[in-house]
Amino acid sequence: MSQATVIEAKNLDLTFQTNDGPVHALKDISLKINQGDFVSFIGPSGCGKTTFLRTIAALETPSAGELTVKGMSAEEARQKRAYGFVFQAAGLYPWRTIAGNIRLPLEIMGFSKSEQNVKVEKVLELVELANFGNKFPWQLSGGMQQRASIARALAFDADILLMDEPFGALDEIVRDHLNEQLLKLWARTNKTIGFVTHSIPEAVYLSTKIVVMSPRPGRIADVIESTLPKERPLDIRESPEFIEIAHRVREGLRAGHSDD
Ligand SMILES: Nc1ncnc2c1ncn2[C@@H]1O[C@H](COP(=O)(O)OP(=O)(O)OP(=O)(O)O)[C@@H](O)[C@H]1O
Repeated sequence: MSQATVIEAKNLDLTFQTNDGPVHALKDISLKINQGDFVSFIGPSGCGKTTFLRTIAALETPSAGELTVKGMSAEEARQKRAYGFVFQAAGLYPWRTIAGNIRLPLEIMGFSKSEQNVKVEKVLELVELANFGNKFPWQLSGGMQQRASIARALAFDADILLMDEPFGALDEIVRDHLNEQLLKLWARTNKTIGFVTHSIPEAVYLSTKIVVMSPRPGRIADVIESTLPKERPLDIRESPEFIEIAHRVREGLRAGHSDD
């Protein structure tokens, strides 16, 4: 079954103008992301992963090339709330409860109180925080706070979830657990996910498609379609298929480096 393309970049280029001169962040990026894909972006620090994600979210404007999100310009897609964005830090307001934080975008969007309640409850359940709505952020662990921020991004039911290194600051055990939960959530909701990471195992474990980027100016060094099944227990990381894909990611990272 062929899936609809939800994000398409064609020959995208982005140069930041700074006081120290131009910074060429993205170069000739062409990529298609389909409905239900889980796409990870991996590459060396400063290669433009965050910039690309922010460009999809219309938080940056490309200098050249084309970008469509659900057939619209990135700006139109932003206005239509086509995606939720999860940042590196949970970014929860300390004076609001967890439910209050998740409710905030819904308040801004003008949902009625009863609609807000239904949506908040639903997403709290999705991220397994059903009993924590009345707690304040400081009463939750780092991993739970990050789950709450995912819930906030899911609350208005956007089809696309953009995640910028959401688990980078967490210890490995918590991160493994959150990776497992995120995969389950993705399977249940059929969202399209764009995910930035520095971790090869995380990228291979989560993704249907891995985009390996070269050092700045960020280009696509390789796009790997995963052969792993959709159902992935954590110990799949010891399977020969997993190790082979991880090896190809590593090769892509190395090849990208040797271009310069
Ligand atoms: N607003 C900006 N103005 C000027 N330069 C910027 C701006 N945002 C990013 N850059 C530069 O663009 C390049 C790409 O940055 P970006 O944050 O996208 O990289 P990254 O791959 O996400 O890095 P990391 O893995 O370290 O988070 C970097 O050299 C960065 O300094």
